[in-house]
Amino acid sequence: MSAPFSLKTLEDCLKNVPADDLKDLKTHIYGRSNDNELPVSTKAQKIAKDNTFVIKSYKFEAIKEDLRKPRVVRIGAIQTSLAAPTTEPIGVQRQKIFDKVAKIIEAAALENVNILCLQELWYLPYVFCTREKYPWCEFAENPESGAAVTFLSTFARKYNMVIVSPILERDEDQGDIVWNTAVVISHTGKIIGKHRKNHIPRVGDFNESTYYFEGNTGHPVFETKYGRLAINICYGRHHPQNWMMFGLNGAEIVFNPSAEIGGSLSDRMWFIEGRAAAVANSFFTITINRVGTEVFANEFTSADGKKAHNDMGPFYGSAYLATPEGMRTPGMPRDSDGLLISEVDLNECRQSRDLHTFRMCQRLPIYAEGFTRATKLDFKPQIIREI
Ligand SMILES: NC(=O)NCCC(=O)O
Repeated sequence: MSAPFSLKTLEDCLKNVPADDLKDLKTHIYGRSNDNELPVSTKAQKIAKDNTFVIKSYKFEAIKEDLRKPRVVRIGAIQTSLAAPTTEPIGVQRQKIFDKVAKIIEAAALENVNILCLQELWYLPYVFCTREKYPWCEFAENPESGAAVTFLSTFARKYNMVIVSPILERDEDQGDIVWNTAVVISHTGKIIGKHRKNHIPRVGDFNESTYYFEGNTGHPVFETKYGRLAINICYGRHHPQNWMMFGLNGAEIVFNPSAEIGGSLSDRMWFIEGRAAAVANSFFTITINRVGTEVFANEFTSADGKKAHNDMGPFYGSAYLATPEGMRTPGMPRDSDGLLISEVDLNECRQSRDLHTFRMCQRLPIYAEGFTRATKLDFKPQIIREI
C-alpha cells in the first residue's frame, strides 16, 4: 500500500508563516486575507466527531444591490473514503457507504445546506484501474430507480435539499450499456435530469474507457429551487471549453465531482483549475475528490514498465469552492472524510460579468469559426514564418 500524505491539508504549510505575511499570502492563494469561517452547530460537530469526519463552513459576500434581493445559498460537498474492503460483496460495500453518507447528510441538513454534491461514483471503489468487468459492473444502476438515487431522494425530500448524485449508470433502455453519470435530484425528491461525463481518461490506472464512452448529453444546466447548476465530471476539469459550455448555458454553480490520486499531474493542477474556471466563466465551482487508498485483490499494471500493484495510491480529497471573483475556501483534508459548506450569494455571477466584462468581450464567433476549421481533415494551423 502507498504511503499516506505528509500534510493533512496543504494549509498545514501555512502554520509557521508570520501573521502579517500570512495576510498577504492568503490574499493571493485564497483571494482574501480572512477565511470568513462560519461556526458549526454543536449538534453537527458531535455527529462529525462520532463518525470521524471533518466539517468546515465558510461565507462569501456579494455586493448589496438596491433592486435585486441577495440570493444566498448554502452549498455542500462531501468527500469520503470507502467504508468496506473491496473484497466484500457488492451489496455490503454499497450499504456501508450509504450508512456513512447518511450521517454526513444529517450534519449538512443541520447546517441548512440547500444544494449538496457527492464525489464521482460515490458509492463504489474507483474500480477502473483493475480493468475487470465483474464484479464491478454490478455497481451500475438505473439513474431513476437505482439504489443510490433512491437512497438520496429520500434525504432530498426530507431536508428540502437539491442533491447531485454521481453514479455508474446502467442504461436499461439502450442495450444495458454503462455510463459515468451525475443525476440531479430536486428538493422534492424527484429526478430533474442527468448528465453523462464528457471527457473520459485513458491515462495510467484511469482505464475508464474500458467500461464506457464519452457522454452524449451535451452541457445541460439544471434549474433548481436554489439556482442553476451543472456538473463537469472529473477529467472535464482539464478542458476549459467544457467549463465554458456550461457557462454559456447559464450555470451559476458548476460541480466537479472527481477521483484523483496524490502525486499526479492533477494534484499539481487541482488548486488552479477550479479557481481559474470560476473566474473565466463568472460562476461558482466546487471541486470534490475522494480520500483514502483503495486496495484490490488482483494486481494490475499502469502500462509504464513499473511493477504490478494492488492500489493506485491515496486519493487526495482537498475539496474547495471558488467564486467568480477568484476567491476560494481553504482545501478540505487530504486524508479524511469531510463536509465542506460554503455560503454564497449567487448575485455575484452577474456582478462579476458587469465588473470584468469577460462574457461581453468573449469572441465566440471567431472561436466557433476556428474550432470548425480545426476539426477539418485538411486543417492547417495558422502559423506565420519568416520567409
Ligand atoms: N476520474 C477521472 O476522470 N480522473 C482523471 C485522471 C486525471 O485527471 O488525470
